[in-house]
Amino acid sequence: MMALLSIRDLTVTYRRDGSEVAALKHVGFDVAAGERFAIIGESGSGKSTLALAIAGLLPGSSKVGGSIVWKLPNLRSPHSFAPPSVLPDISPTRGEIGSSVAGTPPAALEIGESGNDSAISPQVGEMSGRTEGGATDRQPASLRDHNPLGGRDIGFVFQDPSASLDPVMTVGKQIAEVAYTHLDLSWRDAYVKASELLERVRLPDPDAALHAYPHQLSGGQKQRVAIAAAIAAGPKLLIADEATSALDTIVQAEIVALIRQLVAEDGMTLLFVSHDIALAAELAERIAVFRHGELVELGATAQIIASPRHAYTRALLDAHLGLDAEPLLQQAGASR
Ligand SMILES: Nc1ncnc2c1ncn2[C@@H]1O[C@H](COP(=O)(O)OP(=O)(O)OP(=O)(O)O)[C@@H](O)[C@H]1O
Ligand code: NI
Repeated sequence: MMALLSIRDLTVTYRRDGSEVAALKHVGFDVAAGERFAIIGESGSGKSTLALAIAGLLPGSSKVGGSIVWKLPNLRSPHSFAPPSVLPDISPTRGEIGSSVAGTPPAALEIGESGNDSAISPQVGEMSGRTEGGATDRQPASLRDHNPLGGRDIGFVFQDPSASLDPVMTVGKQIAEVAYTHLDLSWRDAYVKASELLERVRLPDPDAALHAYPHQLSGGQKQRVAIAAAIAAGPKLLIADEATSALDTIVQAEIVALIRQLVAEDGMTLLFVSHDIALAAELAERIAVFRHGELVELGATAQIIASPRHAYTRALLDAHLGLDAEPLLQQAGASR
């Protein structure tokens, strides 16, 4: 298993109303290049915090310890990423960077055999992109030199596409902008790319969709657009944080199938964040179970489903018993 990234002793603490909330506690695991990896757990277990830490998007008010080490031979930049449609509203300090907000720096900077690992602080900070309000948000000029921007190496899809897409910009432009910014394409070529992407995410009429505004699309279609923007610059890693949770069951299944297909076609690594163990089992080869900020169990999907070692995983599975335990167990058998 060739690791894409290694997380060691990752601890994230938020400060809120003068007190501290430990959102992640001494978390460690590797994500293999090209695998489909799910992060599950109930609300508040730290899933999104982990996803944001990996993407370098934690708010400046958080304190981070431990390390996230990327092991890509030719990573363009560990934190060059972020399609325009996809930045969460993280904090008033977004855009800031540096030791004043970084809290504890990475405890360890590993050097792998290849010698070109890039060890990064999980807090490297802000990228170009759009906030959830839809406004374009740029990194301060002073940071650009040190912290290469991109939409390139990590694509991020959030739960609510309405909040991340710009309501007054055409769908085509939102996708084209990623390609224009990160792939050095002309606008003309970027629009060609956007049109291809709309076809790849199977919007009914890609050419019409190019000129559509988000409000003219359904929830599922908007999420397809957000996915198109997320993969527009050809990221190595696609992070989907509850990307299907707001959709009804049928659309959810379609989007899961789409993500699976795109990840396979582009050879991306997938980090699929979900509170739904059945959905995670459908898509992922390995599942990491989080509870109260701790990694309680990590294993192959079949093992997690068929013989969970931790009582909490058992409880998550039991919540599905009577509903869809049968298909879940069949899946476990099939993916063995
Ligand atoms: N910006 C923040 N400031 C303060 N506390 C936060 C912040 N973001 C998350 N938290 C807290 O950190 C903990 C973990 O939150 P996180 O969003 O990572 O969990 P989650 O597993 O993604 O939950 P959900 O399934 O509801 O999205 C929770 O207690 C949450 O209240
Ligand atoms: Ni979350």
